Amino acid sequence: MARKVQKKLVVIGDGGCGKVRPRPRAELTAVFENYVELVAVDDRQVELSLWDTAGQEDFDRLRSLSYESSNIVMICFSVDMPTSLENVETKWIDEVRQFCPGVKVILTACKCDLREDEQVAEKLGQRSQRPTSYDEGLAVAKRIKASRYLECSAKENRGVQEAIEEGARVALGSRARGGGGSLRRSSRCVIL
Ligand SMILES: Nc1nc2c(ncn2[C@@H]2O[C@H](COP(=O)(O)OP(=O)(O)OP(=O)(O)O)[C@@H](O)[C@H]2O)c(=O)[nH]1
Repeated sequence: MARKVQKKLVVIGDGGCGKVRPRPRAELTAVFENYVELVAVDDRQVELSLWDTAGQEDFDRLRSLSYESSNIVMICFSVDMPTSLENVETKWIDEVRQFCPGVKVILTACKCDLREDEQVAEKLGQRSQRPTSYDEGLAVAKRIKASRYLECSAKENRGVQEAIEEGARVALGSRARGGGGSLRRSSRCVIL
């Protein structure tokens, strides 16, 4: 039987962008908590420790503690909150580089079901905005040199398990940091 490998994935992003919901057994209220998911990657077993963090600025100092010994960081944004994608480049990637330089990053678009939501379109339209598109997310992923660009909808249960599996896959190829190419399109997962 394959030996288990332990890896740590930290999930960050703006408050309310949908970071908690992608967790299959999520009923969370704490600043950050973690749980372990056993993920099979090829012939290996990864014990992936997922750390959820709070996106609000009030928790900036506390959140910095969760980066310790992380193998992979997933930055989330929500397609109905264009500023949450802007903040990926103006806040989140800088924080990652500060607290765990060199760690691999996955960019994940959350709440993708809301691209089709009329109320969301109307609300954003009033501010001359529109839901973030796939190409806009992908362009940011390339600029921040993310290892993957993923899209998911926890509401429709689309891409959630894939996000966890890709996290494990990328973590397997990376050493612990903090305290320490080619383009393939397969559904909504792009390897950068
Ligand atoms: N339509 C839709 N709503 C979602 C989805 N995922 C989460 N939500 C809703 O978005 C809101 C915020 O989700 P959370 O997962 O709590 O957001 P968060 O990023 O963890 O927020 P913080 O803990 O404040 O950092 C909740 O009301 C969820 O029900 C989704 O895929 N689609």
